[in-house]
Amino acid sequence: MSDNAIEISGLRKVYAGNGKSPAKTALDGVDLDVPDGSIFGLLGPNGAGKSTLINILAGLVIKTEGKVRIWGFDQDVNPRQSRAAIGVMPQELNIDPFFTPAEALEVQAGLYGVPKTQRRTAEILELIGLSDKADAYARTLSGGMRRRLLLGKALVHHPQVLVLDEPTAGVDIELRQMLWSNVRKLNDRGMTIILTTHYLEEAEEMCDEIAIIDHGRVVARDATSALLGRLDAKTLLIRTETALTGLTLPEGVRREDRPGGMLALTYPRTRVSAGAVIAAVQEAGGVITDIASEEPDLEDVFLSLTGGRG
Ligand SMILES: Nc1ncnc2c1ncn2[C@@H]1O[C@H](COP(=O)(O)OP(=O)(O)OP(=O)(O)O)[C@@H](O)[C@H]1O
Repeated sequence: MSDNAIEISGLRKVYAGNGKSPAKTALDGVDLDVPDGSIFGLLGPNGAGKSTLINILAGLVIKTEGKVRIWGFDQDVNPRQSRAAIGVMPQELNIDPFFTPAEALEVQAGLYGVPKTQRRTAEILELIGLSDKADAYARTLSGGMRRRLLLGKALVHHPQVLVLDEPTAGVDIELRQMLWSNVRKLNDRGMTIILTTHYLEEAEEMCDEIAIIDHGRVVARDATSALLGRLDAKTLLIRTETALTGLTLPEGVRREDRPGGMLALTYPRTRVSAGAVIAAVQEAGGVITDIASEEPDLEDVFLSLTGGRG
């Protein structure tokens, strides 16, 4: 296998139209590699094509065109192996209400043909924090517990790649932290993780690499830090002893007076140095009492690439 857990090339998906609605191109030529062992973020505005992409990986939606390799297995040539290499935690909380968590995991393992001796039901229940609910009916589980059970179900066949579709949408902070610590644990053990999220902060914190999808195309794909580094703007927040009046700034620097007497000076870091900005303040007689800097965040990148939709 190459160093990529997933390799996608020329992927297109056109949903057929019907009498009322025309055909819809959801993916329009996607090329994407996901490095083995990474936590990879898939971001994009609503309707960008993320779910379609994930569902194709999961074998739930049939692609129109293109190649998909999962863990080295071509989906068209080795459909069984490529499906066995991936586990998906879906968005919807659809869980059979009549199974207990232990039964649900056993049934799922059976569906994937995992022999009884290789099942790790107790270990998975422990990981997702449901050991004490192993024999409770699913309909008695809280929303958070159901979500954890969905994560458990995605793991029964020991996949090399785990896909999480909006795993923390609408969940409370405690559950979110638990999910993320599980994800980190699994990643530490070598599992490749792909996640979609609407929480840019979360993507920034969790993901090594990120692809941004818009209108069915990949509009950016890079290491998270490189993606953030693409934005040229940087801001210095400066407080001076007295308000500055005659401040002459280097070309390209924008001044904004923030509440509380803070001066925000935004400059293009490839053309202007922080030193030059500070020097301008001092030349205007400003005695600096406090200084901080503001980096662009993923939201800025996202907005600049997708034009603010979503
Ligand atoms: N079964 C379907 N039939 C027809 N069109 C569909 C179908 N599923 C999705 N689409 C359309 O394909 C496009 C991509 O949808 P998709 O659900 O993949 O986007 P998404 O990025 O996951 O959005 P969201 O974040 O809202 O889930 C949308 O325009 C959507 O309306």
